[in-house]
Amino acid sequence: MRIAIAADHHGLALKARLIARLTAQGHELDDRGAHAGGVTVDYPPLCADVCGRVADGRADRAIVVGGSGMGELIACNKIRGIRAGLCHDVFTTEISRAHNDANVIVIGAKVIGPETAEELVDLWLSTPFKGGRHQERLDQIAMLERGDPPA
Ligand SMILES: O=P(O)(O)OC[C@H]1O[C@@H](O)[C@H](O)[C@@H]1O
Repeated sequence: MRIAIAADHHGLALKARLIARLTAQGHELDDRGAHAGGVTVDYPPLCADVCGRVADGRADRAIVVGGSGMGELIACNKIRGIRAGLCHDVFTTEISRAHNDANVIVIGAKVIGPETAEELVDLWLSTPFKGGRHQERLDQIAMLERGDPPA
């Protein structure tokens, strides 16, 4: 897969680790920053960058690493066409793909350790969307995005 990846100052080490692992697995990683350690960076532009790449087809999926991941989750889900999941355990990671067809995974590097993050990213990348009734709900979410709320 073509995967865009970004992290703020809390996620640089985990980002580097995920890039090495996923590249070794054969994925094509596009590191969108941040690139410099030791400075505080704002996460909304990083989220806009990687999510924009997913939304316009330059990337298949995106990974965003923050501290809690909460701000990143909010920012990513402001972008049309993005379904970002905050994934810190097996259950929510599987559901984010199977039910929500999440195209962005957000991870808080201060919430889970690197080994758990690696396992969850592997799970997230390999879990298919179930479709069916879940697709109908995604269609309704798309209506919300268009300012046309479902009845
Ligand atoms: O390090 P500071 O600037 O305090 O907080 C940034 C973090 O706040 C959270 O929403 C995000 O996960 C981000 O990583």
